[in-house]
Amino acid sequence: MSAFTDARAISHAIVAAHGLRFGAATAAAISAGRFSSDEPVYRGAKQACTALGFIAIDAECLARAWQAQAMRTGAFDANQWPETPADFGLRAFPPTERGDAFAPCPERLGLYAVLPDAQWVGRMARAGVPTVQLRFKSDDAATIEREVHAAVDAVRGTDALLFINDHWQAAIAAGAYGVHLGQEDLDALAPAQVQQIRDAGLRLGVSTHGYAEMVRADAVSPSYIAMGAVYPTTLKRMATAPQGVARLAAYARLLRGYPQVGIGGIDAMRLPEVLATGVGSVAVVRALVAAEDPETTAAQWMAAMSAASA
Ligand SMILES: Cc1ncc(COP(=O)(O)OP(=O)(O)O)c(N)n1
Ligand SMILES: Cc1nc(C(=O)O)sc1CCOP(=O)(O)O
Ligand SMILES: [Mg+2]
Repeated sequence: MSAFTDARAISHAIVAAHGLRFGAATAAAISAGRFSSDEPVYRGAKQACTALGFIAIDAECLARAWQAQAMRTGAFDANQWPETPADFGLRAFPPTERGDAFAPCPERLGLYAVLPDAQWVGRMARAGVPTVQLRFKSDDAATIEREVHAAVDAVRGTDALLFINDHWQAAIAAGAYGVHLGQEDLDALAPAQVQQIRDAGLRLGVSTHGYAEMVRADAVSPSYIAMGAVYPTTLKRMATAPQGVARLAAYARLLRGYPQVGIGGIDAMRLPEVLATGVGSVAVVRALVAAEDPETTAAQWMAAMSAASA
């Protein structure tokens, strides 16, 4: 570590080692914003991660992990991208061992169809898709309740695991398999409401869009963590830039042991490189809903995923 007391040299070494896969910004002077510590490894890593295109909260999270890794190993190694949960302040995985864990789900959720209504949920469940989600956007409580119940009814008699997006109270009332919540959804809940979902025995999936959100998600010990958007998507407006497959692979290594889901802009051409990252599940909307023959497309994707995990 003695050779690495110079933050500038540390920053250059990290960018040289990882610029190719993450894509280094070319601007000579990129501001890393505020520094929360004077440690050279932390400062150099924050500068480097900013130059590698990570948003401020993720550059901060990564820089602290680089610093923790150097302290833990007694050396700074620019080639060793942080991927040890403890360096990010995370508890050991899988979360099922923890007292606050949500009910577990399979580590490999396989093809995960995110669908706009109960009719689509039933259709994809009957096509053999192993994991389905009702992503029904409405502000009307009675309409939501009806659609959630219809989705639960629609998967009956199939093996599909049904997650309900957003509408956690209706999901509990209808006896769904699980709930999927985004970061803002989670922020809007009081701890007692999160506990209500846990106590009801429903599984919880949480959306993440980078390292800081992964740390936030892990704090509630969810059943799975979704990572996106891997590629650009036209389905909804995203607050963050697409992550790309190199970052997805780094996230998957950090979260190994967690059921992981990749989402956002995944199509048949991109499927192999997404599967190569090791994520056990690929979630899609348009690839199925906009397909000419959704049943055949689902069968092809399921076969490709089985072959990749064999
Ligand atoms: C599997 C999966 N991953 C991510 C999302 C996105 O959820 P969220 O951030 O809550 O955004 P909306 O879907 O509610 O717009 C998801 N639905 N499913
Ligand atoms: C609903 C959703 N959530 C995302 C996230 O990154 O959190 S990406 C996404 C859209 C996925 O749709 P498609 O497969 O059609 O791109
Ligand atoms: Mg949501």
